[in-house]
Amino acid sequence: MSGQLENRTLTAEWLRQNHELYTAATNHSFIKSIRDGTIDVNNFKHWMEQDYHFVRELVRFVASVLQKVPRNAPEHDLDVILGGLTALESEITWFRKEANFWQIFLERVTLLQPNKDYCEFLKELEREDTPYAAAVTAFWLIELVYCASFMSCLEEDAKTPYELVSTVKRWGSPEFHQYTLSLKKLADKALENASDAEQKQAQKIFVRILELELKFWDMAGFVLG
Ligand SMILES: Cc1ncc(CN)c(N)n1
Repeated sequence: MSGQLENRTLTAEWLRQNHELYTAATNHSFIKSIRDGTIDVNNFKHWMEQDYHFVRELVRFVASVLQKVPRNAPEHDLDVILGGLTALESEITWFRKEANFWQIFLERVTLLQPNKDYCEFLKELEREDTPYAAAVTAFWLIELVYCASFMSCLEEDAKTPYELVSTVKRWGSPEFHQYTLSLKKLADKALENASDAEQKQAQKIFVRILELELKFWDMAGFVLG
């Protein structure tokens, strides 16, 4: 799809309409503190503890997206979602390894309210009454927020601390960006084929995800108060 046509997709339109919220979710002070090297290590550990448990719930949600891929969709579509699940498996393994390094005890973590709210929302999305178009759009956006956020920490003038480079590369790498573009294509195609009611449902979910991502970052900065 050419750049111009791509701008006319529903996902591009919703990103434009929610520009302020999207920018708040992808330029959060938590991310900025990684980017400028001022991050408090306790905040980083705090985020990691919470995110590990979020990702475990995300796996269940993505499994539900996989189930909703239409049987008549090209093989590639199923492969992209399956690749997403595989990426989450490696994300979980990575969290466990990093937790070891940072001396974090993942099994002792108490989930905080913003994380609980987000996980509850994912459970709602897992239900059968969330159509594929809305579910795959949600999945794309969840991955995009992390990609756009962490990409900024790899820019030339970024002062990301050495110990955090593997973290920011996980979501900010060109490969991860490419993967979010593949998800975006699936979302746009599904939305094109969706009914008006389904599109409206997807649009509401889109906004809710941005709000929840923003609150998740706020929670990550909680330790410093
Ligand atoms: C809250 C959140 N959003 C997105 C991602 C990227 N999988 C994540 N790990 N955590």
